[in-house]
Parts: sequence; C-alpha cells; structure tokens
Amino acid sequence: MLLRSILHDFIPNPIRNYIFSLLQRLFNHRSNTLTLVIEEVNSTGIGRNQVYDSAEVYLSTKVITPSTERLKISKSPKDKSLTIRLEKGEEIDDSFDNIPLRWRFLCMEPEKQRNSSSGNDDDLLSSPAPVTRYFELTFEKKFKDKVINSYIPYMLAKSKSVIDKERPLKLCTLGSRFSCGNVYWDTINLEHPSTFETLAMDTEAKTAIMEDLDRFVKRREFYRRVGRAWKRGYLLHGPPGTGKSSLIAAMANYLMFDIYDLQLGNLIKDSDLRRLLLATANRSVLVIEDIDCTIDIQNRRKNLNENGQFPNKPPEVQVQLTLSGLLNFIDGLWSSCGDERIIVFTTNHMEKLDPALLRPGRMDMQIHMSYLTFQSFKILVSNYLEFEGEHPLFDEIKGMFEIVEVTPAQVAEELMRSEDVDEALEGVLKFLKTKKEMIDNKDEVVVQDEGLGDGVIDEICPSQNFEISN
Ligand SMILES: Nc1ncnc2c1ncn2[C@@H]1O[C@H](COP(=O)(O)OP(=O)(O)OP(=O)(O)O)[C@@H](O)[C@H]1O
Ligand SMILES: [Mg+2]
Repeated sequence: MLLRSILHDFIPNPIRNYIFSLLQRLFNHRSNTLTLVIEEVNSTGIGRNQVYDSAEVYLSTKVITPSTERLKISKSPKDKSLTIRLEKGEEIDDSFDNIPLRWRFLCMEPEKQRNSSSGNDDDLLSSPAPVTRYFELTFEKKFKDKVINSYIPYMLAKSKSVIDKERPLKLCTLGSRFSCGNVYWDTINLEHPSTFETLAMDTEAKTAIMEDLDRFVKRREFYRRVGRAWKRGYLLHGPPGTGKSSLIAAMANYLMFDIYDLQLGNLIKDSDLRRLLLATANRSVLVIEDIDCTIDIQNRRKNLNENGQFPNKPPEVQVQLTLSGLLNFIDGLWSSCGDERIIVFTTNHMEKLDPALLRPGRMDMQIHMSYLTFQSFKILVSNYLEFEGEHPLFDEIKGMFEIVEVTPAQVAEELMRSEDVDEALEGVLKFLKTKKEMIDNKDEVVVQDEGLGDGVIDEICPSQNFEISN
C-alpha cells in the first residue's frame, strides 16, 4: 500500500502504470499465486459485472476477520436489514474445499486535477476518469480451474440466495384503468405474514405441498429435458375463510416468489390480459382467485347484442375477455417465455368450474381447503394464544369439531377475543355450542364428509403424462 501511494503521489500516470505492471510481473513470477481481478463494470464497459455485484453481497455474509478495520454500513427504507460492505483496501479470507482464498477490495480514484498541473495532460482536466472499483481474488495457481469452475459459481448462487432472502416480496395488482383502456401492474411490498407454520391445515397436506414446491424449483433441467414449460398449476378449492388466500401467501413466502394477483373481473380484453401476463417476472406466483366467477366473463358473451356489444354499456367497457383466451395463453406463449412460474386458481365452487380448467396438465395439484379439524385447531391455538400443551377444555372442543362445521377464519376470530387461554378457549367452546344449537334448531343433520378434513389433498394430479415423484 505504501509503495502504491508513493507511486501515486510522485510519478506520472503512464510511467507509474509501467512500473506497476513490471513489479506485478516480477512478484507473480516469484510467487505461485494467481489473482483474479473483478471490476465493477463488465468487460464491454457498459453494463455491470455480475461477478462483482455477487462478490459484494457474498462477502457481506462472511465473518469479519480480526484484521478487518473498516466496513461500510447502510440501509435504505425498504431494506429488511443493514447492508455491510468492505471498505477500500480491506481484505477477507475465505476457503472453499480447503483452498485458501483472499479477497481484497480496491478503488482506483479518478485522476486529480493537481496531477495535470504538472504537465500536459489536458484530457484529465476536461474529463476525469471515474472511480474504478474492483475486487482481487488471490489463491494458489494450481487451484485455478477449481476456483473458476466451482468456487465462482458457488459464490454467485450463494449471493443470489442472500438477495432473495433480503429483498421484500412484491404483491402486484391491477392498476387503475386509463381512459385509453390500458391496465398495468401496481406493485407494493407483500407483507402477508402467513407461512406454512402458521397455516391451520392437515400436517401431511402441508408437507406434501412443501415437497411439491421444493421438487418444482429443483427441476429446471427436468423441465428442459422433457420439453415442458417450467410452470406448475395449483387449484385451491373450499368454502370461504378456510385459508386459500393464506396458503397462497404461505407459498410465496416459502419460495420467496412475488405474487401477481390477476383480478380478471377488472379486465376487458384478451389483449390486456396478454400484455399483463407478459409483464410478469420469473419466479412468481400468478393468482387468479374465484375462477368460477370468471366463467361469468365467458357467459357474459352470451348476453351480447347482435353487434357483439353489451346492451346498456358504452363501447369502451365491452368485455372481450374469454376463459379459453386466458387458458390458452397461460399454457402457450406466456409459460414458454418465462421460468419458474406458479399459477394458483381458487374457487369456492368446484362444481361450477369449466372442465377445460381441470383437464390434465393444467392443474397439477388440487388442494381442498375445508372446515377446521381439531388437529388444525391446535395450530391456531398455538399461533393466537402461544399455548402448546393440553387443556381441560380440549376434549369437549374436539367432540364439537366432529359435529359442527366451522372455518379456521371463524375460530381465529373467536381466539382473538382474549389473550387469556382459558377465556379464549371458553369463548371458542361457546361459539361451537351456539353453532350446534342453531343446527339442532333447524333440525338439520350435519354429516361430515369423512375425507374432507381441512387442507386434505383430494388429488395430486400427475397430469397423466407427468409424474411428480422424484
Ligand atoms: N387454514 C388457516 N390457517 C390459518 N388461518 C386461517 C386459515 N384459514 C383462514 N384463516 C384466517 O382467516 C382469514 C381469512 O382466510 P383466507 O382469506 O385465507 O380465506 P379464503 O379461503 O381465501 O377465503 P375466501 O374464499 O373468502 O377468499 C385469514 O386472514 C386468516 O387469519
Ligand atoms: Mg381468498
């Protein structure tokens, strides 16, 4: 460093570079080390160098060594955590498969005007060079192949997972319609706290969904090999308040995928739909809720007058959107121009669905979200009351769940009424008893369908030609 600064202060630039390269050659000749230089801008000088950006993130996860003296720390309002970066001249040691590696962060300052006063360097006066930031990665020469072919890809993947974890997820919804009829994605941070842990759902069903998602994201090569678009469709069905939307949020939080909520009712034309779908990013969940109501969109066409328009509606709000347009586009062009897409349809009325939606290959997994079981109730109790053990009221509550159908949303509301465990559970029991009385009074016999515990996977559709097991 001392030599560097002496050279910098007293020797003109071209001579300095020459001496420097000579010294470097001499040094490298003697040593058996190799140094990779990773500059901020890529080799074309235009875009950023992905390896540099990844190194910056990767090194911020490394344990700070005792020799580290200066670090840069920052946070923007949207960041989840602090960003820590190396300061100029700082070094970090790393190792990979027992290969010792040394990272060093360096900056080449722009030429200062005072340098040009000594001489004839007019160029420097008029346009000083920008700061050049770069990392040096030094290791023994014999490890060159291993570092380039294994360590660097490892570092790129590692930094990607850090970025994925740190960045806030996005929820994209349809933005307001302009007079020209255009719609666009409006983006906000997704702050839905639902996770698979908090979801009151049959444990086996939960595990099956998580395993299915894990398998899906791991299978890039598989999808490529069999020539299929890398997408997976889920159909969530069940009564209101059973956790369909919560499951979608849990899936997005689990995969760290953004959500695109496509409210079809707000769309008019297939062309809008295509434009919106093409504007969705990879690694995202496309959600189409209440798909049974979408069939109305198709049926609305039946009500068109002889000019192909709705009577009583101005031409600019004439709906030209069709379910088949949507499905064809999702299956065809859209899915082939993106990667890692999850599509989730929800419905409260499975029986109303267009068979086209259920044809093999379209919905890979159908998940039935139904009324609360005692097992799932205990998850809610743990979430809402932070109570894990056994409780004297549990036996009676369990008995009630066998005869009364209530949704997780209804019970969650009861559990929120008190922070006291006894009081809250008494409230739930009272609620269940009232429900039962209402049923008895109506003289209705509630027969619970044996197979319909909440969150039971009705069917894991292998889509005939597509197996989901590894
Ligand atoms: N299975 C569940 N686990 C945990 N909480 C749940 C569950 N189901 C419902 N809830 C609670 O009830 C609220 C409503 O649930 P959610 O919106 O997920 O239901 P939904 O099935 O999507 O209903 P809808 O059919 O009306 O859209 C959630 O915010 C959550 O607090
Ligand atoms: Mg919902």
